[in-house]
Amino acid sequence: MASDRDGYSTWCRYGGKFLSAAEARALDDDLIAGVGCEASTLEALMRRAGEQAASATLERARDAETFAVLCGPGNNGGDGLVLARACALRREGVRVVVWYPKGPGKSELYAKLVEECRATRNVRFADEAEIVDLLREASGDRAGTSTCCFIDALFGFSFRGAVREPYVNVMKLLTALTSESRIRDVGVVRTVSLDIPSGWSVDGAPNTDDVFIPDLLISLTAPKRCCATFDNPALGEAPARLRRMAQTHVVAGTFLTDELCERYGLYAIPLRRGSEIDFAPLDLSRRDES
Ligand SMILES: NC(=O)C1=CN([C@@H]2O[C@H](COP(=O)(O)OP(=O)(O)OC[C@H]3O[C@@H](n4cnc5c(N)ncnc54)[C@H](OP(=O)(O)O)[C@@H]3O)[C@@H](O)[C@H]2O)[C@H](O)CC1
Repeated sequence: MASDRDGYSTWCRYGGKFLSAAEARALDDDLIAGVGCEASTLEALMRRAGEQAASATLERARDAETFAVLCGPGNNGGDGLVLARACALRREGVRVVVWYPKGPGKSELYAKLVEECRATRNVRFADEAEIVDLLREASGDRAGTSTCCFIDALFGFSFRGAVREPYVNVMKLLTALTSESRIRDVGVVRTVSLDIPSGWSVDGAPNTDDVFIPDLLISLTAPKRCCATFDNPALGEAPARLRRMAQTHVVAGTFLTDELCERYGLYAIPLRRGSEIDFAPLDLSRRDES
């Protein structure tokens, strides 16, 4: 078995390449500066990321009547706001509930996306108590009437350390919803993470005893290093819910050019600028014969 410079085996389908937080940030900078591609604004990137993640969510969570979109303070939260509006506009009769406990801060772009959500029929803003009720309904601790899919747009590649307030309680309930005892059939999607499952150390391996593992992970542009867990022999056999997430994983975001793929070693990513599809399945647990 060959080993790449990070110590992970290189015989998974992905060629062993997962972006570190620093590489993901550098790639975003290149996309904005126009290095190896035509320059884009952050707003254009975020809108594309959110819209394309919405395509994957709507396709995979077909039975959801409610989408509860949990938005953090950074650009991952911005992606979530774009997704929230896209889900409301694209699926007839759906209810979209958005929680963004820290507000837009100083970001004009974030504030603009909040206003767009506010002006969209079927999108409502919720407080923590309402999100907690939805999470309790989903876990069966409380009677409920609507099938809810939770979108984790709390933290992306700039997450550090342990989850802090005001996200602690919601993260705890979200984690409980995806515990090993509640493992769902592969076709059932009740939890979705944008780019990185929140709470995971971006460059490390998740502590699988007490970690949120979504039913569907939508990596934006390319999977990040924390996803290499499935291909890290040192960690031993991954638990069932982690293997399930590896199988249902998709990549979204048509950002890459051949030049950028070359620069970052992302040869196996099936999406390029101009691709007609918004997202593609990428089974992170599958191993090629070599
Ligand atoms: N090309 C692409 O793939 C695109 C990806 N995009 C998305 O952008 C995110 C990265 O966005 P960034 O703003 O850099 O970071 P985050 O969304 O992760 O947010 C960071 C803020 O989160 C807070 N934070 C960090 N750690 C913690 C913690 N332990 N507990 C609580 N809060 C935490 C912190 O905010 P403060 O207000 O507390 O300072 C951070 O500032 C990427 O993952 C993609 O989703 C873009 O949309 C463009 C295209």
